[in-house]
Amino acid sequence: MDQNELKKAVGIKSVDFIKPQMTVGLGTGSTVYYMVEELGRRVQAGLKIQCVTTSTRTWDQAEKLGIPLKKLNDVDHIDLTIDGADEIDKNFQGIKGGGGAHTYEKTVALNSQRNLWIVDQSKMVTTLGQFPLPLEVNPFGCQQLFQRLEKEGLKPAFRIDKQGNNLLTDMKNYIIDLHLGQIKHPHLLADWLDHQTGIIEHGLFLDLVNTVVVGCDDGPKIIENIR
Ligand SMILES: O=C(CO)[C@H](O)[C@H](O)COP(=O)(O)O
Repeated sequence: MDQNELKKAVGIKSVDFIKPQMTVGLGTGSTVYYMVEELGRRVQAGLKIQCVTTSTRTWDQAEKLGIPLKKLNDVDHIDLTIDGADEIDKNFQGIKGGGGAHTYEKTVALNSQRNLWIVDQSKMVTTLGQFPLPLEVNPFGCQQLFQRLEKEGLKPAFRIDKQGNNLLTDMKNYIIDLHLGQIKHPHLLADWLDHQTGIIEHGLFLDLVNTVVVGCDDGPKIIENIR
């Protein structure tokens, strides 16, 4: 199976975790796309749920499919959030933000009772960091922040759109990607990044995921993170 077929298989499989009357967080990305398409089919067939989304992209897709949507501020809990990921290590720590949506994704994840990630097998790694670590940054003072990151040896690069401009997030911020190669101590790095003024959110998602559905050639595998 190619990567897209693996993404589609886990996207569809993950919808089995959604039960009637749940409030569900919908992530962002090409794997989540397939999950939302399947959820749309089930809602049209009578499944009663409500959802919050983590990006305008997902909101627009879900709205077209007739999935009932709420703003995050208008729900009192989220039962389950289903999202993609860019890397997951053997300790279930992850990198997200390849789609630049990680600030909203982390906000929704932190407010969810359960988090389920859907990934193809290429995302399962021994050590995080091969995938560039995304930072959502405030445009105000971003050059100074960039220099500070460079000085720390974190190999930053602004993420650029097809027109050659700084990519803008849903919140109209910029993304800086850190090309680290490997992240030996994710918690230490997360702690340092959490304390840098100008960084709105980083893409390290630590101690957050409960269940991973991995797309493998012989079918989706469900892995529980027993914490
Ligand atoms: O974090 C994300 C978006 O900010 C995505 O979930 C992550 O990039 C995975 O995307 P895809 O399913 O397209 O591979």
